[in-house]
Amino acid sequence: MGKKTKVGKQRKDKYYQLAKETGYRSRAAFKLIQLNRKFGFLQKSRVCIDLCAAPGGWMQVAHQNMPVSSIVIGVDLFPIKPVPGCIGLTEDITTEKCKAAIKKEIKTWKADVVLNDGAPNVGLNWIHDAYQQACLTLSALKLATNFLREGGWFVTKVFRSKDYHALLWVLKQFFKKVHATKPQASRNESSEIFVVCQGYIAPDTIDPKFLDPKHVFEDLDIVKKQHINILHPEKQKKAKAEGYKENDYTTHHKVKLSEFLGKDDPVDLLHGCSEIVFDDKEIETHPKTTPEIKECCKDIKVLGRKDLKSLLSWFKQMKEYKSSKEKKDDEPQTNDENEEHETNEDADTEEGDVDTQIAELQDEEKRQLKRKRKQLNKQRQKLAEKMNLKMVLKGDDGPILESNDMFQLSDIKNAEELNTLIDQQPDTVVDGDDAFDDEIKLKPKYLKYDVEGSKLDSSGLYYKDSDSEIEMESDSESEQEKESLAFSDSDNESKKIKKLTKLNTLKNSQVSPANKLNRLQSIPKNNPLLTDLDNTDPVSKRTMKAQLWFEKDSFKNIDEEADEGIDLDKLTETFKEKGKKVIEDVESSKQTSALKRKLSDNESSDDDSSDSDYDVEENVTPSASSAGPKAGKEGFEVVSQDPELKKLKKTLKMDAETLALGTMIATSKKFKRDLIDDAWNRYAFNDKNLPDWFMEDEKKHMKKDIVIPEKYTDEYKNRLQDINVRPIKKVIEAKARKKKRLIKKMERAKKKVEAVMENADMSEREKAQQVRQLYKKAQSDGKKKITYVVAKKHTTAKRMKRPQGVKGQYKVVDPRMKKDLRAQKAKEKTKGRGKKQPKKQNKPKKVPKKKGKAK
Ligand SMILES: C[S@@+](CC[C@H](N)C(=O)[O-])C[C@H]1O[C@@H](n2cnc3c(N)ncnc32)[C@H](O)[C@@H]1O
Repeated sequence: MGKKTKVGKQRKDKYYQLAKETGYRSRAAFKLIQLNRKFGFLQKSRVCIDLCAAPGGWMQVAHQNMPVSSIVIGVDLFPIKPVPGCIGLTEDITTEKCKAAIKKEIKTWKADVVLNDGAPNVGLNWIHDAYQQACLTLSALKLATNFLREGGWFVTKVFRSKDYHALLWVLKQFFKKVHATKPQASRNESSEIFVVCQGYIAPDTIDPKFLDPKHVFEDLDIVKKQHINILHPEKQKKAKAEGYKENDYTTHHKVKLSEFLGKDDPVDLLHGCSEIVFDDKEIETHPKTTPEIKECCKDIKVLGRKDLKSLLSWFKQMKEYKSSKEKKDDEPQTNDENEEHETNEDADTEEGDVDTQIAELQDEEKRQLKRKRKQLNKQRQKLAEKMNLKMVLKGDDGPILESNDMFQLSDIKNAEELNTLIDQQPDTVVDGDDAFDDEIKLKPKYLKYDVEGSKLDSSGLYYKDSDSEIEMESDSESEQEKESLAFSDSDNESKKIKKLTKLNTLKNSQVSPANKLNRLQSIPKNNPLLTDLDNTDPVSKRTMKAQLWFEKDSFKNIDEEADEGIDLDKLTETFKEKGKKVIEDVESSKQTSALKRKLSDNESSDDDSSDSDYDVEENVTPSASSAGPKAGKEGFEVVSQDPELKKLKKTLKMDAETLALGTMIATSKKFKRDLIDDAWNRYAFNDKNLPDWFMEDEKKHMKKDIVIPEKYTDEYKNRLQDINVRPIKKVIEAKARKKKRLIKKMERAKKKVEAVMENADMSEREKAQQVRQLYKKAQSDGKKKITYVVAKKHTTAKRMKRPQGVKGQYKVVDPRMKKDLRAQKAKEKTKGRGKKQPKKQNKPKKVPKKKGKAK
């Protein structure tokens, strides 16, 4: 079973993901980005040859970093998908044909930089593959020597194999400076490194042996080669035969760590060694021996200045550590001490165990604390988010669950319990002499609600409008009265009881009505606190209600209008009783036009439609007594509910005019009076058997149009507009959700941006580009915009090229769809036309003669 390779999203590699996000064709692009950031060879280059370039990641980077209108030529065995502004060639870089192809493109120009990221198809065995790669690099170098200008750059990938040093040596012959480096984007486990060669020497003649793999990689030839003068091969001096050290026939030298640490001056040793092998477990597991140090020890030859520095500082630290340890060990121990040491050893181990346990517990505690803090932070963050979205308002804690020790009316069974409760000292004591302060002092500690919003009545009690309702709901009024009488001996005491009762009802007023009723029903009936504060009997209560009704402003001057004449007097009389209905009808139900229509209909018709709007006025006239309402027992009239009116009320909406009319009726007595006057005419007495033509004519002209000033209607129009413009709750919620999603997306993008900003291997330009792309992605709604293009005649969708001016994703659609749609629209336009015209007789269709015989 082979090793499973990770595909697509499974690959968690950060550069792979980053390449996907930023649109680079390969993660290798970041290697070139990092190399260029370090050496800056692309910025001033005008011509670049990218060898082994597919799929084109390096070409993209080169094009982005080189000046505008620079030339980038990419060559690969496989075709490269066109990179905008670059030239792609499909050639084998080891062949002469490839050289000719490049020459054709580059013409007389010289390249400023030659790149090579070549990796041959590998798989036989590592030694073979490494050799192939070294040969490919040499081929790349050969091409570079053909096209590079003097002082140009050659950047190549090299595998660290036995041929590495030979290759490096050759490169050093052609370039002033040769840097071997491993960019961060290159995986640690890969043996590839990148060699950046700076300042091409451009020799006039080159010994072909330098570029011949057979010669370059020939075993044991390195020493010989060191004496070849590539610039002037003819002046070559004969090498002084030094030979190899005894039993040392390789260039790869391993040194043990203990040997390395034993040296006083490690530089000399580092000079000659290729690898430091760890033979000391203690040092290997030491916290200062980081994975980077271990990695550096593996290949000393490729280390840069920085790496060497860190290796040397580590060397110092380890040396100190070793010497201090040795000192400790060397300290003489007396025999007694040794014995004591042995006896105490057990105790020490026990103590050690306890210590470790304590340490563990402490660790656990710390972890828990950290977790809690994290949770708290999360909650805070969520709350802040909600507050940002205005889902939660500052200072509004939402509904508070009251504790069970809340004051419960049902808990008090008798007077004694009540007394003990009253004797309890309140928690809150507010200084002050006025009545309000006294009330606060009396407030028991478990009453958590605010007294704001409740009013103080004459007896110094808090009350809310809903209080009376609650009391009315109690069906044991008489019993409660009795109970309250029992407590009326002492004035003070009864006051206190009243206060408590009121406070309790205040509390109950915050509970839902259903709960209120349930609670009241569950309270024992002999509870001394359940008293009806309103002692009046139900009948007088109702008459009082009626009186209150007629104390409204709209009825105030009705009595004063004595000079209105007999009819009006009667009218006002009846108004007193029926006023409520008139006002309700006028204020609440109709649009003005509907009202007018209704009024005129009723005036002119002979019907006894006693339920119409005008009916109310009709009923008050003496002649209409038969249709009038019946007087109830208590002097109240029973007015029949008009089903038509009900329907009208339901269907009619309060428009601006109706509301304005209502306002005018309520605010201007004169207007109200005029309105009634205008509706009152000689035909209001239900004259019967009038001719139809007369009725028709009267309908049009007998009523005066009501003129409503625009300032009233405008005001209501604006108000209604405001209401209509306001979005519904669902829309607000959806918007809030969208906003929340966007904020989350932006936060995620922000984190990614932070990671990009912290990346030291990227230039400012690259960072800015990536940041732009990340934010752009975060702000997009994720839906791809598709442009629909109608296919040309006789062209299939597959064959169609991208039409001009169409960007992004597009879809080619059948032209018939468009045609059909147009036809459908045209059909709808002409629908119904020519219906009235008499039908033409269809001519009989000609039946085409069939050719050939029918089957
Ligand atoms: C690691 S990829 C290069 C990736 C490239 N630098 C990028 O950023 O997209 C190595 C490429 O070397 C190419 N290659 C290998 N041998 C070659 C040869 N003899 N001539 C041309 N290209 C070759 C392979 O086809 C492969 O596409």
